[in-house]
Amino acid sequence: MPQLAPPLVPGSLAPPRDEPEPAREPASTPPPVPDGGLGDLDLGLELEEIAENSINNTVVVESEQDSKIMVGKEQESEIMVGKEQARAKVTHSIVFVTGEASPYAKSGGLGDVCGSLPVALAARGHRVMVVMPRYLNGTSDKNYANAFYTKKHIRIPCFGGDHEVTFFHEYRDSVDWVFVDHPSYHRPGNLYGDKFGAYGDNQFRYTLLCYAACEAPLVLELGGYIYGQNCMFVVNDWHASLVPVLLAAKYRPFGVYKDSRSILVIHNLAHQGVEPASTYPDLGLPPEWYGALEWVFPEWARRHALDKGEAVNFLKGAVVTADRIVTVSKGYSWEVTTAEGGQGLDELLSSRKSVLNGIVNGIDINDWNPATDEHIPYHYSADDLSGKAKCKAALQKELGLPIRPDVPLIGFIGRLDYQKGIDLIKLIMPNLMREDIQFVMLGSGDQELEDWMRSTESNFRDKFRGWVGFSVPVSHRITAGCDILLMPSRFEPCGLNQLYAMQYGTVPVVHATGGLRDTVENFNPFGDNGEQGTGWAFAPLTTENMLWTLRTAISTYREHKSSWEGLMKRGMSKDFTWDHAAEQYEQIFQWAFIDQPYVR
Ligand SMILES: Nc1ncnc2c1ncn2[C@@H]1O[C@H](COP(=O)(O)OP(=O)(O)O[C@H]2O[C@H](CO)[C@@H](O)[C@H](O)[C@H]2O)[C@@H](O)[C@H]1O
Repeated sequence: MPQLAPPLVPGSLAPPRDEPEPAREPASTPPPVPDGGLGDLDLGLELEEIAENSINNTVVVESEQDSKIMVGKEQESEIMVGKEQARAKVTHSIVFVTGEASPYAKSGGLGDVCGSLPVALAARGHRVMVVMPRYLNGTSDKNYANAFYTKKHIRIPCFGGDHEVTFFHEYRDSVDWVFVDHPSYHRPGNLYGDKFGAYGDNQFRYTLLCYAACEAPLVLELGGYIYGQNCMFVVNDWHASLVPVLLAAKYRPFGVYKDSRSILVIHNLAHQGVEPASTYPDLGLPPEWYGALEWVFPEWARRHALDKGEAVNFLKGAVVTADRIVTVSKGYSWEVTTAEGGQGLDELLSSRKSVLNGIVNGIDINDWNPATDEHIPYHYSADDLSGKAKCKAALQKELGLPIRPDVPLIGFIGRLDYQKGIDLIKLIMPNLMREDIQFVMLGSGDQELEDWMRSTESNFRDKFRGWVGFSVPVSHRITAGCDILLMPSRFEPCGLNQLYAMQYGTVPVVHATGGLRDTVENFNPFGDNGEQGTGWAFAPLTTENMLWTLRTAISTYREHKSSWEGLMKRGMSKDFTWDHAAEQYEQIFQWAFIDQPYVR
């Protein structure tokens, strides 16, 4: 085994520097304190003592204080929905670790969730930090404009050297947004790759993120207080998966983070962060921890006869060492334990069933609300749908399609990826184009599918539009302007677009899998209390089935106007806000703290 990095002395990655202390930022989250506030604490205590006392022990927070829910952000964007803001009974110091969070950086649903769940938890009284890279690519740099340079530097012993990273910080929506800065996060292209594919150094980039995330609660005084050692780490997907391994291998043996817990949130099992076994020494982990990350490809997946299939797998490391595991829907929490849905990790995940739960994602109704959405030209609600018809006409105009209120407008939004079943849409398109419909697709990814979208558009100029690219405003306008949203995903851990669609009175037609099955209720014209359902969820996933279901939806749209309005309104009245999901996460936190942390 090659020379490994020396053991890390936890909390000491920050080199002593002769720099002046960083200027304090104007505001930040204080640690959770009893209702009496800081005034009740003995101010004679040392700073760290105060932090320890108030962070380590969970604190009961009174509920029912606020008379209105502040669903959101800055004062001007607050929406008072007339409900009381629910508060957690027990609060924690929570550290989210993620490869992306909206609005700073987003490539898909992970960004949405990590941009809004922390805010929802903070609103319930928790002290919440989100640690993610500070991506600078020349175009989205302005997203980080309000982040302060903290002047905190740490050196991370991995990949054959000591790599210096620094931290930036912004306090927004009662959350401490912490950005890890390193030159490897500054490059053109998207977050994880460019037109040539995934970046070759992603393992290095996210190893840095994980080390930095473990140090941040110990070294960053945010608003004057560190988070301390008793945190709830919420690690998202493979990018953050080294965190529970580091806690177990490099911190707990030194008595640090003994009272912290970690939860792995699986948004997508398809990406696991797998690299050759020879990279293990680069990670700076003790040799005896190799087994936690060890991964052997089945024979059929090996490249040649001499290939032993030996690899390291970040996500697997977290499945083994995290204290609890959450998937983003209940349906998916079962699917990941099956050979069909487990992407090779099914047996391992089955062995951890006792700590595996599913929680359906929520949506950020500050961003996704047809009554207030800044990206759509007209606003509307379930009580007055007239704005939706106007949004449809505006979208048709924007796309250069004939402006026809009577024609069903079908939409698709998503990454052009095998997961999303776009190849199946491609197969049914010739048949679909025989119908009197319009179809708009927004997506980027697979080059071949992008080309197919362009050529379909040129073949069906008055019926089809393919918008190749990533545009959040356009995704809102499509969600508002379409009548039907199609999601034939092969697998879908949760899916957010069907939730957005329902919120906007756009009826989803989805493959009944994972979170899609959990959230879209099949239309039933003969339910006990009259018509029921919010869309169509079909299975199995075949082109015939998809086409048949779409035709059923189209004829319902054309011939049963009142049923259609019922479908729209039932979808719009569903409560998909984060508060419900946040409460379920709190239950998981509670269970995690009841159990002992992972130790070997
Ligand atoms: N071209 C484009 N332009 C603008 N916006 C675009 C876009 N392509 C996609 N988006 C946006 O990206 C998000 C996609 O979210 P999804 O949950 O549907 O899928 P994703 O597979 O990325 O997420 C994974 O993580 C999430 C979060 O847990 C799970 O819901 C999901 O099942 C899992 O696969 C939506 O906000 C969508 O509007």
